[in-house]
Amino acid sequence: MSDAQGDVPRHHPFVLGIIGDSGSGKSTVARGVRELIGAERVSTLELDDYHRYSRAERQELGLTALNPMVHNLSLMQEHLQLLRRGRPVRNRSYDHTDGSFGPMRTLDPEEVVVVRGLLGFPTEELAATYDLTVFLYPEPELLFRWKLRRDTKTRGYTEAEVLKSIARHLLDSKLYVLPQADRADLVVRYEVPDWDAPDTEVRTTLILRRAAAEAVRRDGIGGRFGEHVRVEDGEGGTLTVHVASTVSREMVDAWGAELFPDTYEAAHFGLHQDDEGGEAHKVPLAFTQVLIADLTQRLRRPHEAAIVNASTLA
Ligand SMILES: Nc1ncnc2c1ncn2[C@@H]1O[C@H](COP(=O)(O)OP(=O)(O)OP(=O)(O)O)[C@@H](O)[C@H]1O
Ligand SMILES: O=C(CO)[C@H](O)[C@H](O)COP(=O)(O)O
Repeated sequence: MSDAQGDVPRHHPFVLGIIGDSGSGKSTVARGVRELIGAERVSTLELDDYHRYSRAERQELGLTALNPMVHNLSLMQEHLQLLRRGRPVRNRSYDHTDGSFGPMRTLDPEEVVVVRGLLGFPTEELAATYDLTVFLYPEPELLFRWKLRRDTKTRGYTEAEVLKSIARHLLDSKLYVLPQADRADLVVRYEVPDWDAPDTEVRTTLILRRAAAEAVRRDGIGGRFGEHVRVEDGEGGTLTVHVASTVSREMVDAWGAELFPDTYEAAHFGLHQDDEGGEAHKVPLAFTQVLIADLTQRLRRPHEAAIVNASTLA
């Protein structure tokens, strides 16, 4: 966001990447984070807009949407750097309904820029353009379940079409999407005890690294939720937070309301689609949304102070 002459940025945005495979829950998590921070303080960058080819062209070339060759990564990096400096960017938009491109649009960065997509940090260099990187990582059974549910209930695909698409994407997911987990500051792992176990039995594990691990460690989060949230120190300063499906909704609501008194509306968080295409609630999902929004707020402060110091010294 800049002034009338476009030369003095109003603020130095914090760039948060929420990355993962198609159907991994990026929109679901990002929706909650945006609402907690305050929708008017957040802009969203869709990485699908950096596709080089339309769906039809990709099909003709025999390339999946997960292949780095179909993404204009250098334009994406340039735009991330501009946004981080508070500058607007212009790009065309990808239309999910038919896989074509819409008109050029301008994105003005607000205080927080949420970047959502498949390939946000396929290289170390790209990872360095973010202030916080999150990778959503449902185990294959769950990804399959969630994508099938979403694509048949709300995107108009048949079950056979979704199965075919998943099969076609499997290898590229392994080659290009999943390795990004190793670079993320926070990996959100979702697992089920067995294939038939319902969503209510999903185990959510948050693996934190570097400053993100430090921030959560300082907070002493474990004590607050008793045995339902177990915190474990790992190698190289990592921190693993195990969130049991039994974690109490009242406790998470109280935590959310304490951290975000102006925006936490218990009924709005932890929501996802159920088997029938209706709405269901999951406490670990609300927990994850609150934790990511809180990390964003807390890491933003030193980030802003560092920028102010650098500009004072310059
Ligand atoms: N923690 C969760 N528990 C149960 N279902 C979930 C969870 N997170 C997401 N879902 C469901 O999984 C489906 C896919 O989620 P979502 O649309 O957020 O994924 P996405 O990563 O944004 O997908 P895409 O990149 O393809 O747009 C949705 O139906 C959503 O409600
Ligand atoms: O949802 C997706 C990622 O966010 C899609 O996988 C991707 O953007 C393009 O694929 P499609 O041909 O299905 O539009």
